[in-house]
Amino acid sequence: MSHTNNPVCIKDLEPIAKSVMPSGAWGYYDSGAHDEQTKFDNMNAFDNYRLHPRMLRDVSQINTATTILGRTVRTPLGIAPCAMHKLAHPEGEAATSRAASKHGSIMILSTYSTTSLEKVIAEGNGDTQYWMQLYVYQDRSVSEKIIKRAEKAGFSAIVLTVDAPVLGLRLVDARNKFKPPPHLHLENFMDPEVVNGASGYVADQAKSASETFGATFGANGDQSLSWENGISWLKSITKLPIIVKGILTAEDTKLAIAHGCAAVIVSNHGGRQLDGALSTIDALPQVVDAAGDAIEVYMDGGIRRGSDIFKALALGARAVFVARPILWGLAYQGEKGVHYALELLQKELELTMTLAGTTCIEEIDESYVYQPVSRWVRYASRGKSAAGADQKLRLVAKL
Ligand SMILES: Cc1cc2nc3c(=O)[nH]c(=O)nc-3n(C[C@H](O)[C@H](O)[C@H](O)COP(=O)(O)O)c2cc1C
Ligand SMILES: CC(C)CC(=O)C(=O)O
Repeated sequence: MSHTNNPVCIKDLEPIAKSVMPSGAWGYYDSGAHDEQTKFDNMNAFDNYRLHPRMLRDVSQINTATTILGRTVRTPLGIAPCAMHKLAHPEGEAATSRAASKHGSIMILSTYSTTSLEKVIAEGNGDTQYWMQLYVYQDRSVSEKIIKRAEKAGFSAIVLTVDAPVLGLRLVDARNKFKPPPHLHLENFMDPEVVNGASGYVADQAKSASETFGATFGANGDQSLSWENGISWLKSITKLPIIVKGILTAEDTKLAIAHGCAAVIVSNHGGRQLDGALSTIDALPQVVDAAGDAIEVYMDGGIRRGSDIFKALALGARAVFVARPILWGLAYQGEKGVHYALELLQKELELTMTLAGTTCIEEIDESYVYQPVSRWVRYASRGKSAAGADQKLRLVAKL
């Protein structure tokens, strides 16, 4: 049944966005890599965790405020970095920024925004935290200039994306031969300093997003980036906290701690990079265990309901970020639509907290999540994922 005239949940926004966007741009937003196993796993894996609610608690007041990197935020729900918001709406990231600010959500801005980082932050109300997402180029002066501009403009953290040394294979984009339309520009690469400097290959005021997109992500990305040569370099040029985005394992979490990162984001890039990588809600517990009290852990991927947020918090995430739902809201009604998408998720989080018997974020812990063993036994008996079921059963045996 279609609900497109009256969207009442995030999933209702998806077909609306699809119907108003050109098919190439829609394909770019929607697609995961290859067979999209990971994209769908991100969403479906939430269903393997059920809730374990408590009753007769005073739930007359619900408070979702928390602290992230030492600063208070209204909600642990933020906006993940997404390239090219103007594919969804002419006001692009400026509209998203106003909605984030109105809602009290942290916004992570993509390097590949179609609005300059200075304009995006200027649209905020001064209280909102903006974090700058970064890709590192072979000519590191290009990345360094973006960091310096972000510092000057008031961004309060650098989010280094580490799961995209090259772009994943998105079959939909390949079939569509997708290119951003010529009227869009990747405005962070239109810095005259960058154009005139040694890195002329990256930026050119005259170049459209479609040309810059290929040039920056093709030959010029730094595939030699490593823990050793990347994080220490970043720390030498900025005092901003460094958050590593794209972590899925305990091993890499420990490396992030050893290299002095402030936080990690458990992410598989919305299933757009390594298809077959595990879902983020399944990866979260091992990262949380490895992080201990040393660094904060956030997650993104597949969050479509308030109860998904609740489950992620219960499994140890300090905050969650959403990407596609924001783009759907933007396509639907610009700033108003993004705000609506955030409010839908926020209200559902508050509803889940109320019905689960939790009044504040600190109360939400593992005890509120229930993993029915019978599901894993069923997997095993179907012979579909015996290894996964075995692993999970071993975990249960340990409890
Ligand atoms: C259209 C699109 C563009 C994206 N662009 C970026 C980007 O520029 N940088 C980045 O680190 N992640 C990017 N991501 C990944 C998101 O930040 C995030 O990890 C992921 O999409 C979250 O999953 P969700 O879409 O299911 O909420 C992009 C995702 C989408 C859907
Ligand atoms: C420009 C792209 C590299 C943005 C991105 O990260 C994505 O499309 O997933």
